[in-house]
Amino acid sequence: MKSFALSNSLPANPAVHRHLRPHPRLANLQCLQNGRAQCWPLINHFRTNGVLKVQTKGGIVKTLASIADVSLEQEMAKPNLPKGDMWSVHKFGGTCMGSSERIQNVANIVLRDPSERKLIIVSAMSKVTDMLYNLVCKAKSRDDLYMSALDEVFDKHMSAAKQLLEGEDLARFLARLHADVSNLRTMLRAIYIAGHATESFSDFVVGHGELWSAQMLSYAINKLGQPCSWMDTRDVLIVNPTGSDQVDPDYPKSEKKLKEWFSSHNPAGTIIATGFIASTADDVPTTLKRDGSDFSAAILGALIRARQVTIWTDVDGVYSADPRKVCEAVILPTLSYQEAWEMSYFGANVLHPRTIIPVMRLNIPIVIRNIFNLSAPGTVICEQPIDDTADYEMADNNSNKLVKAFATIDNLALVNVEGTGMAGVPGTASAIFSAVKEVGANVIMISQASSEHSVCFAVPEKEVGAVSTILHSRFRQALEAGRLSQVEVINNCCILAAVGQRMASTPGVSATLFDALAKANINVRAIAQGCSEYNITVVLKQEDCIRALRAAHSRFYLSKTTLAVGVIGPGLIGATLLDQLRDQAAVLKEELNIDLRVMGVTGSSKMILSETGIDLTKWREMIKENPEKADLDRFAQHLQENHFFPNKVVVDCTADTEVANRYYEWLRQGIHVITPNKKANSGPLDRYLKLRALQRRSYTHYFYEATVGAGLPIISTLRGLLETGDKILRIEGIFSGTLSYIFNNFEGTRAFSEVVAEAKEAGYTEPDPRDDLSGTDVARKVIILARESGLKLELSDIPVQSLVPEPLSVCSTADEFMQKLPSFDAELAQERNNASDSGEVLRYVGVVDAVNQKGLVELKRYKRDHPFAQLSGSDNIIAFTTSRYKDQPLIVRGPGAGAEVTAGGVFSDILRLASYLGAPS
Ligand SMILES: NC(=O)C1=CN([C@@H]2O[C@H](COP(=O)(O)OP(=O)(O)OC[C@H]3O[C@@H](n4cnc5c(N)ncnc54)[C@H](O)[C@@H]3O)[C@@H](O)[C@H]2O)C=CC1
Ligand SMILES: N[C@@H](CC=O)C(=O)O
Ligand code: NA
Repeated sequence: MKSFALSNSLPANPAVHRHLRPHPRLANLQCLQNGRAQCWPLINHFRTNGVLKVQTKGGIVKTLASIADVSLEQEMAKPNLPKGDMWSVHKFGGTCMGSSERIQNVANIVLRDPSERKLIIVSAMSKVTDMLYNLVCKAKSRDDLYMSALDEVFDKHMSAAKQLLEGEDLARFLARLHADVSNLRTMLRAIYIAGHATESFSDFVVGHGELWSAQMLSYAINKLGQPCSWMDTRDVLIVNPTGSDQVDPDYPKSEKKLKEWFSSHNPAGTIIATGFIASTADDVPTTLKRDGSDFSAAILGALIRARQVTIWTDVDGVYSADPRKVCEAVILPTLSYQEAWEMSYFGANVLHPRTIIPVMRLNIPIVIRNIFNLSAPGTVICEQPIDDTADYEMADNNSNKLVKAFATIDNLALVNVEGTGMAGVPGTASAIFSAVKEVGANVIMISQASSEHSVCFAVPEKEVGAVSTILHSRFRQALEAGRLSQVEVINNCCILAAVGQRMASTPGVSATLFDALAKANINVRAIAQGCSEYNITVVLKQEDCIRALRAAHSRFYLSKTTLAVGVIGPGLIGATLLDQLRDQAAVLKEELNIDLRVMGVTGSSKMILSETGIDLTKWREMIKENPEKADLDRFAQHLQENHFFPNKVVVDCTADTEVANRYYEWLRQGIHVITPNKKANSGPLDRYLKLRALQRRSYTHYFYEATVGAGLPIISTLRGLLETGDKILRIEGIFSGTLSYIFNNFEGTRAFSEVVAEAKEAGYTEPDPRDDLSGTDVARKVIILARESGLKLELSDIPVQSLVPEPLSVCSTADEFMQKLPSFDAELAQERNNASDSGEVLRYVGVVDAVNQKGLVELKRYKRDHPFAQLSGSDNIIAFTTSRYKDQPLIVRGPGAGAEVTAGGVFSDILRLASYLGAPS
């Protein structure tokens, strides 16, 4: 049997060690350079003149000249460890050791590690530690059932051993198990009689789980042909209790004990050590308390100067956010010790901070890996460069994000102590927090503005009652005298924290975070950031928690910019839009990182809703075959309540005033609105002004490009002129696709009514074509542009020349109107002929006269060579005469109606919104 003794001076870290983990796109090179552990993502490596260079995603080449012989190869799905002198440490928790099959699996994993020296730390089989604590409790409370409970513990280990081991090994293990259980029975009997157990009695009992699991694993590995010894860490690890149910390792004493153990035991190259248990300086058995086995692994890893410590668990690594709350959360390939520290505070599945300290001091990387998914490379926790700009430039994967991860803490309350008497009075903060300490409340975050008029802090909601009571009593005098104005409690709060070492000294990170929260309409109650800058903490309302987490997570590109879309009015434009969204969704996701999900479609009688997004290849059948009754309140509530999608937009594709009247409320609730419906912007002026004012002061967007000229850039052109300081003098044009089509095609060969029917058929008209022929639709567009230009006009201020024959204005339906229209063809034919006789054409135009603050809509004659006479199809033409475009107007021309172009205009507003919300543009 080959054995190793620790030399008198424990080996120092070698100049180089490496760990090259496979990754779908990148691998990470980790090594010690100039005494610091470094971690680089790389896509390539090559050698020139013996100098190793690594190439990163951004094309940057880094020379690792000071690195000795580093050979790189990529191996999938198996720990990639070098042969050599270095110890590799693994820790397997209770779940990994849950049954004989699992212990066998652990043995196989240990065997696959090619390191010559391996130290394996194990927990007890799952649930055993609890069973043992329970024994002590039962014995203490003189419950006779402790005996049968002990039998259960015995049976569990005996049956696992019988399945796992055989022959002499099995006999030896069972003999030890019998002896231990018999000792435990005697000890528990003593506890039963005394009705009391000291802490060391209890620690002695509960430590047996590890003793048994370590021995079983050791025998199992021996059985596989690898020489293996086991270590009772109570012989080696010496710890001193601290005040708060924790222990501090005594490194010098432990190191001495470890050396003695090596010389007396002469162990094999693989050693299985018990996690969790240790001894006090007086040789009394004790435990390392919570997360004890991880701590054991870290302490032992540090004592033997391990190459790496691998913690095996049941998750693929550390996620960028709780994957139950953020489905796009990703596994982080690397974390710095400090980041891991921050994350673990927030309950992420990371190591307890104290577990990190022993290895952190020696720059020993910790790898978190999933025992149930060996193909997952896991998360490496190691020291990483903080402000190495070259590394920053090559940052193209999540490992180098400014913000690595997000975490939340639920069910908190904020306490706000406020008053003018606090400013400049030393000792106020001390008095507040002494009182809080007295009631044993845990302060989770503190914030005080430099005006010193208030101190606010967060505590668990269940502790806030006691805190409030003691503060009121402690500060009664100050409150009565008015030096303090209040001690306020704000319940229902939560914390969202952004964690990332690269946030430090990088401007704009907090701005991006707060921008994402503002855009998701989330109010921030309090903020804290320490000067280490590893963590920005914001306090929010509990109900906003998941939405905020999602918004922040996607804003930092950890996931797509998600937008929940609700489409109202799946008529011509609405249906065309849904088809365009269907066809473009994959490209948007792939190329622009935008994830559009249609969460609901509603018509006037039926609607369909989805929690995760409607399959847009099937929406027509779904709304036909399996609809719910349309209900706009429920529809909006469905969008609003879906916390998985922080950003929501209603797309109104109706021509309905009732729907338009709801925009204000939706915007107020943080739901963005996009529409081709002209009713809101051409409705009553006061309502319009209120809507625009709300939109301007909130972070919620209201886009309506398609209301004028369909997909043509009319509103955006006008905005661009106004925002850059140009002055609008006049806007004149053919604003109606329908009327443009009609007069472009009404050339004496066909009846007027026939051409109107064609325009309707082509999808140019309003749902009721009388809205076009009456000039109302054009008047609405004139009003929209006039108001956009700053004119305060009502629709009734615009004189309109109607083309609807007076007797037909009373028709009850659009169909009746279309049927009766032919009997009035003669009137317009006459007018057309008169114009034609004088070399002119008829054109239906709208005018915004900004100089005289008025507008008008009329049928006018134009010479055949006038630009307005040159149009075809449903072309709109809009001429902007401005201070800058005075001699020659700026002209926008093109198809101004029709399903594809209008839906395209609406779609483009949706993408504009996504880009405002943070998608790349
Ligand atoms: N057709 C075009 O070329 C252009 C149209 N627009 C505007 O687009 C909007 C839609 O036009 P189209 O699709 O042509 O009309 P459409 O009549 O084909 O579609 C409107 C849809 O809205 C539904 N609807 C009506 N009231 C509703 C309510 N309260 N709740 C839910 N659904 C309701 C209708 O059932 C219908 O399915 C109109 O506001 C129109 O002015 C704007 C620019 C160009
Ligand atoms: N019916 C309208 C459609 C666009 O608003 C038109 O004909 O222009
Ligand atoms: Na437009």
